[in-house]
This record gives sequence, structure tokens and C-alpha cells, in this order.
Amino acid sequence: MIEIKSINKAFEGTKILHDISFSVQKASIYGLLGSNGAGKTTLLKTIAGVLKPESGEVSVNAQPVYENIPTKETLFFIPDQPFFFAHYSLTQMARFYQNTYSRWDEDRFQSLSKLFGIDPHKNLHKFSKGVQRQAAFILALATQPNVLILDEPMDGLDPVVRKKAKSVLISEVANRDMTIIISSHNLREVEDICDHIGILHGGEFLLEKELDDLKSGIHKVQLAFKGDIPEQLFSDLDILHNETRGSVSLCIVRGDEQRVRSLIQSYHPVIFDLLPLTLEEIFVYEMEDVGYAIQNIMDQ
Ligand SMILES: Nc1ncnc2c1ncn2[C@@H]1O[C@H](COP(=O)(O)OP(=O)(O)OP(=O)(O)O)[C@@H](O)[C@H]1O
Repeated sequence: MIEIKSINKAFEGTKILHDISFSVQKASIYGLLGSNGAGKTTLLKTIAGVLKPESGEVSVNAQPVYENIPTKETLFFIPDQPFFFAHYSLTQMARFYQNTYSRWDEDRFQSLSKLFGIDPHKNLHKFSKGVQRQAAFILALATQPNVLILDEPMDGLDPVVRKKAKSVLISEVANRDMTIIISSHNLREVEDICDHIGILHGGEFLLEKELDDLKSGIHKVQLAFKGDIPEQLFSDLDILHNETRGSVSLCIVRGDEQRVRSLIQSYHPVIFDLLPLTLEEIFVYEMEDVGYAIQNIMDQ
């Protein structure tokens, strides 16, 4: 299990992460979402032991990560721009990692290289951004990490490669109990593979939950009444967003589904539909709730 306890991190006197705490269970996939500049990369680098927090601690299986070589050996961080030594090919980078990571799996390296079809002798810097990401992915998995930390890993990958990468990740979790923390702006992708979600904004968590709990606690409700919408109903519901067109209201409502249903039904609506939200919709409405304009997100 990964424990992130009260992490505070500042750059040049500006606080970037504010008292961040959460835990990630073994063999789960945790999706870190957030607005631009929210602190996702800073948090991932702190978890990976690349950055030292001003206070707080990150531990894996009760062992601190920062400056702890045995623990760091079981963890692999792929930054948004993978690093390769100048002029090195995939094979040369593989030899470097083989000498650095005691759990290097040469068979896994060979089979993943074949799967992704990368020329192992070509200078990695001469590959496109997407192929470089694939190379980093192959090298990371060949070290057999217990924890894989990925900063926007699917950025620049075409749909076929994305599918391959996702299925490799899921099989590593299923077969080896690998734990993944992944940051992304692609909410559909996160929704596909993650079981836990954290939404970061301004260096703090807006919410941090199991994906299923998150989705079962927020609903899209369409409503109409014979006369005006009863004001009392609106004050009894925890409404995140409301649009009324004519006599029909579309509301985004937080709360337990059964409670929301029975409360609304007690007012005898003539139209009543309750639908689940996609992760993208949850993200947009939660961000709107803290004053982050929907337009900013839709433009991405
Ligand atoms: N090395 C650094 N020195 C100074 N400020 C930094 C440094 N790294 C990050 N920051 C600042 O920290 C804040 C959070 O940046 P970070 O890259 O962690 O955000 P992010 O959530 O990953 O953003 P994005 O989604 O745009 O990639 C930003 O304001 C950024 O300018």
C-alpha cells in the first residue's frame, strides 16, 4: 500500500501542495485529475521520491520512499517527457536499466519490444514523441515495478497503441498485483481503467474517492411539475448545477440515489428522470462548483 501523509510542497516560497493525504491500495489503479497547474506533476514527483516535500511523508509498504534506494527500486516513474541518454538506442537504455534494477526481466523486455514494434537499435531521440513514450513504457515494465507512476502517459499515442498500452497495464495489475498512479486530462481513459480518483485543484483535493462511490453519489436529474418547481425541493436537494428551460429543470444533484429519488417523488413530479454522470461531467460540475469556469475545461 502507498501512504501519502500530509504532503506540503513549495517552489520558491510559493506553496504548491497543501497538506495532501491519501492512500493507494495494492493492485489498484489511481487516477489523478485536475486543472492545469493544479500540482499533479509535483505530487507525482513527490510520490516517486524525485522531489522532497517541505513536510509530510510518502511510504510504500510502510517504508519511506525519499532517499530510500531499496524502496525506489520497486517503483518506476515515467515523466511526461521521458528521459533517455543522448544517442542511446532502446537496447542501450535496456542495458543501463538492467544494471540498475535488480529485478530486470529480459524476456519481458523482448516481448514488449516485439509487441510495440520499436527498432531497438535506432537512436531514441530520433523517434517521434509517441514512440519515445512507448519506449519508456517498455523499459519501465521490464524493471517489474511494484508501483508504476505515470504522468499523462497516453498523450501523443495513437488509438491502437493506447489500446495496447492500456491492456498491458491492466494485465500487469491483474497478474502481478502492480499498483498504478496515473495523471491524465483524458477523463474517458481514466474512467476506463481507474478504480480510484482524486481531483486536485490549487494544490488541494476537491474530492478523492473510489470511482464507483463517486459515480453513485452524483446524478443528473430531469424534472418538471404541473405548476412551478417547488422551492422547498430545491433547498432540500444538494444541487451542484441547475438549468431551467420553460417548465423543465435539469439539475446535477449530490447525494444517495435512493434518498434523492424518494425526496423528489414526494413532490409528485410529472417528469422525473435520474441518470448517472460520466466522469467528465462530474469533473466539470465539481470544478464549476469551486469557481473554475466550464469553458476553461471544455476548451482543452
Ligand atoms: N520546478 C519548479 N519551480 C517553480 N515552480 C514550479 C516548478 N514545478 C512546478 N512549478 C509550479 O507548480 C505549479 C503546479 O505545477 P504542476 O506541473 O505540478 O501542475 P500540473 O497539475 O501537473 O499541471 P498540468 O496539468 O498543466 O501539467 C505550477 O504553478 C507550476 O508553475
